[in-house]
Amino acid sequence: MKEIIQHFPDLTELQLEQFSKIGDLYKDWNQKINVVSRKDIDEIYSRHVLHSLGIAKVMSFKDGAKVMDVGTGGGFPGIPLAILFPEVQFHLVDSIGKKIKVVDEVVEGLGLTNVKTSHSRVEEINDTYDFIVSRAVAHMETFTHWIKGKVAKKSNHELKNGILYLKGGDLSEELQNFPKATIYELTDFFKDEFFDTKKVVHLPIKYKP
Ligand SMILES: C[S@@+](CC[C@H](N)C(=O)[O-])C[C@H]1O[C@@H](n2cnc3c(N)ncnc32)[C@H](O)[C@@H]1O
Repeated sequence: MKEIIQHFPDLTELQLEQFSKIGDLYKDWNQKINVVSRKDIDEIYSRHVLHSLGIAKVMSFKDGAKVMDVGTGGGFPGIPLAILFPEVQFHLVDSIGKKIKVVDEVVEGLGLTNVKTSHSRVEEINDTYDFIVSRAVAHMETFTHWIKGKVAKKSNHELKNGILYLKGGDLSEELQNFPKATIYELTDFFKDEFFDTKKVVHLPIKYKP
């Protein structure tokens, strides 16, 4: 929590309250339905909340933007980003119903009004977004195939709309067919040694494979 305040000093009272509540909400729900590994639940702020917010260090979503979180699992990175950007509409999608149930409960517990959820494979979603965010779901080739046609070609973010994906390791092979991808390092922002996933890959939609 301390690090969230340090990195995002302009949080409102409501946002501070939501961020401070999120840890207990997940701890409660995780006892009933396991969506975050037992090892990680004690590190929920650094390994999940702060880590998710790394995307905001790369892209500040404008008010009114539409963002889909693909394979959100228990709500990451979507829920922390929805707290940080209350005027942005988030759609959190996962193919596993019990995970979406926890996401719904956490969204309700936090009083978030800018989040909708779908228990669905992303391939079945028929809508367009300014941005698609994700963490730890699929190889970039598979991922871009799944979300084809789902990023709006025009948006108020001009050429920046596209994919923002939290990834780690050596990405040279995975991204060899994506020359327009930019990799942003989160090493200064996110110091937890546990995580290798310290890169945000930004892939603008104008890219043509
Ligand atoms: C390793 S988990 C990551 C969850 C979350 N993004 C996180 O970082 O904590 C991958 C998630 O992607 C979901 N998933 C995999 N393929 C999917 C698809 N085609 N459409 C929607 N969700 C999918 C799985 O159900 C699972 O919850």
